[in-house]
Amino acid sequence: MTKETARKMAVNMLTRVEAEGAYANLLLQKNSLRLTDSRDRHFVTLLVNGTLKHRLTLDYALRRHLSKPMSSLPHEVRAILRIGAFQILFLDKVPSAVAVNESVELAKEFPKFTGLVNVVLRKVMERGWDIDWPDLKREPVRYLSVRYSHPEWLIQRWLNRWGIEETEALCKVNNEPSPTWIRTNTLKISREDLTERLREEGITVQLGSRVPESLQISNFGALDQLDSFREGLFTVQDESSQLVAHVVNPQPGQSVLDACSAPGGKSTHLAQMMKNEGKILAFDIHAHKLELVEQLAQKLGITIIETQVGDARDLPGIRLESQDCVLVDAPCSGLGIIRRKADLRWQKEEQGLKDLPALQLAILERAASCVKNGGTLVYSTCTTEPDENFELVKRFRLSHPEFEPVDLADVLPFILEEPRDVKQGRKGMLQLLPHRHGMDGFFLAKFRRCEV
Ligand SMILES: C[S@@+](CC[C@H](N)C(=O)[O-])C[C@H]1O[C@@H](n2cnc3c(N)ncnc32)[C@H](O)[C@@H]1O
Repeated sequence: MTKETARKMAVNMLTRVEAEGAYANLLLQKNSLRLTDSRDRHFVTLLVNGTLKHRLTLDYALRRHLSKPMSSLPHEVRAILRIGAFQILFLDKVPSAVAVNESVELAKEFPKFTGLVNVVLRKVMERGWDIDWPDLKREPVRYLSVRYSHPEWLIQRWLNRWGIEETEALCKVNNEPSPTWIRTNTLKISREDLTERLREEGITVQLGSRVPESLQISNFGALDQLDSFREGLFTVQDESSQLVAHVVNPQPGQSVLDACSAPGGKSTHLAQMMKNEGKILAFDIHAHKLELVEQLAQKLGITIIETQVGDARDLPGIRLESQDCVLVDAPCSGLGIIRRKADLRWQKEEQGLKDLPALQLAILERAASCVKNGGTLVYSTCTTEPDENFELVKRFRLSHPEFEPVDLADVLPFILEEPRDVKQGRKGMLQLLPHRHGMDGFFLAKFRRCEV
């Protein structure tokens, strides 16, 4: 199958995302398999994710040459214009003239708009990155929003907190391609042996420097075609997410509660650290997601995870002060992983963030009640927002003097360098940010129950 068909597939997917609210990752997973050549699969993924990520910047560049608003055009024509502009502005490997011609071909299905697509994309090609941006000093929110394709409400929040320089740095990182991290299944293989196996399978592998099980991989096609993957020698998990089980630091034979466990990335990591000895109770509110936990555990050869459907604000049937370790990997706004999910920035709304802290605190309160004396409690999120992180933990501690901070320097598998992180780490907390730490945005906090 040729690149032209990959482009057509991309237009169809982008149209469905915009018109029906379909999820791009699910569409890609389902449809791109129809492309037999792995280069085409790679290309369609690049087009869909890149166009979604940069949508606001692309529309800004296109609008300059349109006499009517984008919204007046059919969804398909918008998608054709956007993927055309994306190739011209962001892809060095595709000659701009090819991008224009291919887009005009696609537009022939919409004869009324073929001329418009041709004229507009030729102008985008001529102007290139010579775009009249809003003035950074006078209109910083608008500038950062259209320049880096982020919603204005999010830029405003980050600007208030961090100022222009840091906000710009974060936006830039969010637009970079996200590396693929995997976690060695240490129950079956060592990281060194896995590295060798993967290299034999033709994959480029780099050892992670912060987590002892982590590997960064590139140059791979479909993972499920690899024997090493099918044998359960590894699972895909971002590096910052792999830190959580190390911070929990459970020991073989202990009883562990994972209050929000699906799809099981951290539960299965905890089981690896426990050498598959002891018991992990994996809760989640969604039964269908718990099936994923069970499937993953089975694939990795893990037998100590027991799943239970239920609301973590209630944790029905779990006795007070019964667990050695409790993990609350809370439902959150996910704003630390914008780089990883192309359409996440457009799916979130500021209003939707408001109810999260109440839910998170209720889960944390109930989960904390299950920690036995001397046992530990870990709270984590994949967001950048203090209301869900530092502020939430502060609120929890105000009414729970029995929980004392555990210095994170003692449990993290790498050394904290920044004085700010060292100081927070002593208070049992750490905020990782993509532009400061070079990994997904994540928050971690750890406390031990002591006699009061
Ligand atoms: C951040 S995800 C957990 C990811 C998981 N720990 C992992 O590593 O794969 C948050 C999870 O919380 C679940 N959840 C949301 N509200 C919940 C509630 N009230 N009680 C229990 N689980 C809940 C969601 O279904 C989701 O699976």
